[in-house]
Parts: sequence; C-alpha cells; structure tokens
Amino acid sequence: MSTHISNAGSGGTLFIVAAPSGAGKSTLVNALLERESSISLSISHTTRPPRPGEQYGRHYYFVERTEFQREVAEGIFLEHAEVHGNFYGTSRNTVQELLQQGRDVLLEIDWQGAAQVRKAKPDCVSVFILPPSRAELERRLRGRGSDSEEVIERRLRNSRGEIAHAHEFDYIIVNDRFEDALDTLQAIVRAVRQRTALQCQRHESLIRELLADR
Ligand SMILES: Nc1ncnc2c1ncn2[C@@H]1O[C@H](COP(=O)(O)OP(=O)(O)OP(=O)(O)O)[C@@H](O)[C@H]1O
Ligand SMILES: Nc1nc2c(ncn2[C@@H]2O[C@H](COP(=O)(O)O)[C@@H](O)[C@H]2O)c(=O)[nH]1
Repeated sequence: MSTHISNAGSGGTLFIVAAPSGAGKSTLVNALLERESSISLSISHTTRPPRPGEQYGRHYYFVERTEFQREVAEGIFLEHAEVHGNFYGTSRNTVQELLQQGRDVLLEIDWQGAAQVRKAKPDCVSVFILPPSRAELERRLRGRGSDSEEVIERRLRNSRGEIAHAHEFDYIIVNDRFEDALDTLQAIVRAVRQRTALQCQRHESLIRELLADR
C-alpha cells in the first residue's frame, strides 16, 4: 500500500492546524471556514465519546475501538494517533478526492498526525497555534465546560509535550486576541495560494515560557 497522497493536476493545498487542547484551534478554524468557503475541513474518525451537542459526521465520525482498529488494519487512514487516551484518524480517500477536485483541505490534528502527513505529503502547509500563557490555556479549557476535571487535567499535562513540537511547523500563531490570530491564519492561507512569502514570528521566548516547569 502506498503511503503517499497525490493531488497531481490540481491546485488544492493540504493545510494542517495543530495546537494543545484548549488553545482555540477549532474556534479559529471554524471562523476561517466562514471567511474562506473554498476550504474543506476533513472530518476525523475518533473513539472519543461525543460531547453534548456533537453530531456524527459533522464534528467527527464516532466509532468503537474495535471498528477503529479494523480501519487501521485496512489502511484507510492517511494518519492516525492516540491523543489524550483516545484514537483519532484522517481518511486518506476523502482528503485525496477533495485535493483532486482542486479544493484546499484543512486537517485539525495533533503533532503526531502532522508528522505522518508531512511524510506522505511533503508540500502540505502546517500551522501551530499557541495559547498566550499556561494560565489562559487552563481558563479556556475550564471555560469551555465540555470536559470532566480528569480530562482537563490530562489535557493540561499533555500540553507541554505538544508545544515541544511547535518548531516542526511552518507557521506559529499566538491566539491571544482572537481577531488578530484569525487574520494571521487567513493571511497564511492567502499567501500560500498566491505563492507569496509571509514572514511570521517563531515565538521562541513564549514557547520557552510555556514549556517551563512552573
Ligand atoms: N482568542 C481567544 N480568547 C478567548 N477565548 C478563546 C479564544 N480562542 C478560543 N477561545 C475559547 O477557548 C475555548 C477552547 O477553544 P477550542 O475548543 O476552539 O480549542 P481547541 O484548541 O480546538 O481544543 P481541542 O483540541 O480540545 O478541541 C473555547 O471556549 C473558545 O471559545
Ligand atoms: N492525529 C490526529 N489528531 C486528531 C484528529 N482529530 C482530532 N485530533 C486531535 O485530537 C485532540 C483532541 O481533540 P478533541 O476533539 O477530543 O478535543 C486535538 O489535538 C485534535 O487536534 C485526527 O484525525 N488525527
């Protein structure tokens, strides 16, 4: 089975957006999709139970672990990973079909999945979203009100391990003022489409601060 994915003959670009849980990536991505209707969001498969209000096929394809394992064995995933104790995966066919139709495709996935996608599709464009501080990350995770205390603590514990991979991404955005972060994300998408260079900060001192053991 080939691990490569092709969009030969089309202008579609594969974008990846990753972030520690609670940094605001889904909120940013949803707002970007409102502004840029020609981008398709890939809906992932997951073994995580649905949160209140989440719908099958709109937020995720919710599946049992045995079904997910069967799908892995069948090779349907472009990438898959265990994140915060649940399994998540991106359908290879869906992404390939959209790219071949000339659509830009956006994957909202973790750093492990991003590393797998870079191998399969080296011309993808990856963006990492940082929170402005650890305190704000915790406030957002709690303020969302969607997860148990145990889940929130696990996600906070895992956030350092995720932020440690930020430097692997093409672009890094700090989601402090929402509109500023959204404008930057949109500017990245537009620059990629127009094949123009966009200088973005690497935020090294903020990353050191977020990784510090305090
Ligand atoms: N710039 C911002 N300022 C304040 N609150 C924000 C900002 N961006 C997002 N939020 C809020 O933070 C919370 C977490 O956002 P969101 O669910 O988008 O995070 P996420 O990174 O997608 O998390 P996960 O990986 O767990 O899905 C939400 O309640 C959202 O409204
Ligand atoms: N490697 C992958 N990671 C994924 C995928 N879909 C989502 N995710 C990441 O999981 C965490 C948690 O998401 P949540 O919806 O349970 O809060 C987050 O970092 C997502 O980006 C996927 O298909 N592959």
